[in-house]
Amino acid sequence: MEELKEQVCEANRQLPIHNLVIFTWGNVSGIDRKSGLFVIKPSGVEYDRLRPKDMVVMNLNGEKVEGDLNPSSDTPTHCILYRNFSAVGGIVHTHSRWATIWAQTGQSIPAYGTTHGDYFYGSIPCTRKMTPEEIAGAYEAETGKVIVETFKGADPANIPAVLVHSHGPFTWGKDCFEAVHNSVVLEELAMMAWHTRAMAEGSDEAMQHELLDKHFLRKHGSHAYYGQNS
Ligand SMILES: O=C(CO)[C@@H](O)[C@H](O)COP(=O)(O)O
Repeated sequence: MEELKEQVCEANRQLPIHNLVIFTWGNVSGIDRKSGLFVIKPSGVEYDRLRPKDMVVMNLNGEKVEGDLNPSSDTPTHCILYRNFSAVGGIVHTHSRWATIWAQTGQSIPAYGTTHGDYFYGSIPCTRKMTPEEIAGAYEAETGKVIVETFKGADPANIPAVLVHSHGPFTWGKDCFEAVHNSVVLEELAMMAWHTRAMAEGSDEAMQHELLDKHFLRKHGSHAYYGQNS
């Protein structure tokens, strides 16, 4: 657990280095599947002040197991994703600029080219709008549920990112560092896709599926490491 705290602390500190966050607008977590415990950033603490001992340890019932500080307000979302995406080892949430712009429009990011296809096997989906009841209730837990609903029947390994409608992106990976990597890639793709669509005068025509297959499957085809419980 001490090693995981160090890794999660370091992964959180990478968010501002990659220009994915300002102030405290994001959080990273990582899970130890053997114990069923995950480690997450404390709420509201600046990244350059974070120390491994500040990390908060949670169980998959959403209960704090260890830590002096409050866990991130997004903890219920992380918890539901770990419960449903059984091979995910790390999760990132940010309000990175370009991905959040797409999330605020409620639009999925089309697979316009091979840069996208190297990482994501199709459009990066945007969740549906949440109902007033979901928003008024346990919003962060409902956010997790709506992400799981978005991936129903799909393998989250193939598209390790989602846009939450009117909110922002979540990414995941086999560990917290890969989740950060995918967050950096998502942000770059979101910026490229916005400009592609603008230059293509609003067209959302995606790349040829053969090209998508070629680029995604040669990197990920026989190396899938994710699964989904529900
Ligand atoms: O989405 C939100 C708030 O809208 C959060 O992501 C915060 O921006 C970060 O919260 P903490 O992790 O500091 O609780």
